[in-house]
Amino acid sequence: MAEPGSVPVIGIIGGSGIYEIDGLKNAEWRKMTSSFGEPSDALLFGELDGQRLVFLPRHGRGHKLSPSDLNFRANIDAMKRAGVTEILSLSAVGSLREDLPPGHFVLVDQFIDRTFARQKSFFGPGMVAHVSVADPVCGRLGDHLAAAAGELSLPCRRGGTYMVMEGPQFSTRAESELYRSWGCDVIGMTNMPEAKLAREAEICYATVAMVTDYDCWHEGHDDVTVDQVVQTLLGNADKARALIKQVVPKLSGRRDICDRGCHRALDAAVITQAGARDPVVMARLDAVAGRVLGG
Ligand SMILES: CSC[C@H]1O[C@H](OP(=O)(O)O)[C@H](O)[C@@H]1O
Ligand SMILES: Nc1ncnc2[nH]cnc12
Repeated sequence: MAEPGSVPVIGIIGGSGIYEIDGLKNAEWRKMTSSFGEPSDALLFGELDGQRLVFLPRHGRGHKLSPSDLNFRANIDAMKRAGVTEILSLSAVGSLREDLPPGHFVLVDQFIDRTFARQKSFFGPGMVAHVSVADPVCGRLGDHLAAAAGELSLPCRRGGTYMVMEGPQFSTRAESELYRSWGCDVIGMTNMPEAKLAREAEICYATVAMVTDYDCWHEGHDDVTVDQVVQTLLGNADKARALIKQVVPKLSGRRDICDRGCHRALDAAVITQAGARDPVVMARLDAVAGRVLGG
């Protein structure tokens, strides 16, 4: 595990259609253990332009895991144990707006979490903590991603709200219209609790949401299907790889902790008093919260 103030180690979580990253130097898949169970797959360690990178295919290679079956806690805990200090999440999403057509990228800055069948916190009985997720995405990573996307002239919008549904079925038309009426911009099934857990683990987190379809609300387009998502993703995945290559040198320069507070998210979060803490629960939190709990 690296101290958060030390040099960056960039974690990339690849979503649907992105199951590996090519062009890494000294690339090696390593199975990681986590005190929260099994991560989705082994982690791919490597270097890009001298920068350490750790890649995890969110659904496992071959796309074996559905969103509700993902062990989000193990994934983030394994990344923390691998020394990751910032996470870039690459995700396929449906569009809830006419002006976000398939092929566009959105650097989302807000989420509405409507998931209900997932473990959402590393903390719990014997060790209670409440972190702020008012700004769930690291604005510093967002700045760098926006700059990189601009340099590549990618169709990319800065800011937007990602509606996180449980799935695995896509939405009904009424649900899709409801989320549109709430002002949501894109919809997917995976970024929560991932973003909340990254915050608890004091890892910067940002999402590149890649639009693959118009969900089912758009009268001029067919209702979303997996075939349609995969077809669009083949194009999006190349753009995503280019974006990663462009942004990595910008992230490599950090020599201090994140100026947006991500690396100190637990400073004012733990409420359980020292004498009331469960030592077994504390032991599980050695990677995620060792900085504030000691040990
Ligand atoms: C294959 S379409 C539905 C699937 O794609 C998205 O996953 P990810 O964010 O990992 O790219 C969506 O959330 C669903 O899990
Ligand atoms: N329309 C959609 N709804 C939920 N998740 C998605 N992932 C890609 N497209 C999606």
